[in-house]
Amino acid sequence: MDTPETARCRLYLITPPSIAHPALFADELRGALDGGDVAVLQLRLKEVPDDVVARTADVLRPICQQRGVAFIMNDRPDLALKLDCDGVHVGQQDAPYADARRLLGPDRIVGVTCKASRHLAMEAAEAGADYVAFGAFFTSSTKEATTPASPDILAWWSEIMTVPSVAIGGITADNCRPLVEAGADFLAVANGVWAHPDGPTQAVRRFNAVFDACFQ
Ligand SMILES: Cc1ncc(COP(=O)(O)OP(=O)(O)O)c(N)n1
Ligand SMILES: Cc1nc(C(=O)O)sc1CCOP(=O)(O)O
Ligand SMILES: [Mg+2]
Repeated sequence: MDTPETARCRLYLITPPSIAHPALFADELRGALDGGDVAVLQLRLKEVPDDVVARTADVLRPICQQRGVAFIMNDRPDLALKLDCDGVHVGQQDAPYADARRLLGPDRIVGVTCKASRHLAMEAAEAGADYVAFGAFFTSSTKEATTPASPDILAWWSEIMTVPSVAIGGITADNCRPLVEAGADFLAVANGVWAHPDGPTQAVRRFNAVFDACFQ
């Protein structure tokens, strides 16, 4: 997840909160990846038994890995290891960063939620996190309880740090430009891709058109 200072912003997809039929969602995912550059897919299934997460991961992980898209588990470093994911995302209520790193070793990705906190982000980066996630930048229909964040934190971070930033929360192809211009390295998006009125392929295409416009 290393990104030079002037790197083009990239998409970090988050799965919908529930996936009833992994094989059907796999088609949606293939469609999204057909739309253009995607760096990451995070499997985020809350309140779901481990065996369901495992079955879903076993369908989605190969699709991602065959296309060079990192497959990241949400919340659970133990499952990330067991299911051979490329990494894990941990929040402030999840396993501490140090525990996740100890379990996953130096080569897998560990990302950390920092909400709108410069302090949490500095702590995570100094501890060795592969990226820090800031948000929520907009109202999210995926997650109710969020902390409002302003693009200023992305600009501040990109000025002083090289650890990549991920912006999250209610992001769409229509509202994302200020985050890209502020220096976000990745945009994490769920609803803005899976529920796009023209479908996931078009959504990914439109995000990438904004990234191209900002980085030429
Ligand atoms: C890339 C990214 N950023 C932030 C989050 C939120 O993590 P967390 O605060 O642990 O909330 P839940 O996702 O567990 O509801 C994330 N998942 N991914
Ligand atoms: C998982 C998550 N975490 C957030 C935070 O602010 O930490 S917002 C969020 C939901 C992201 O989905 P959508 O793109 O549909 O808003
Ligand atoms: Mg979490």
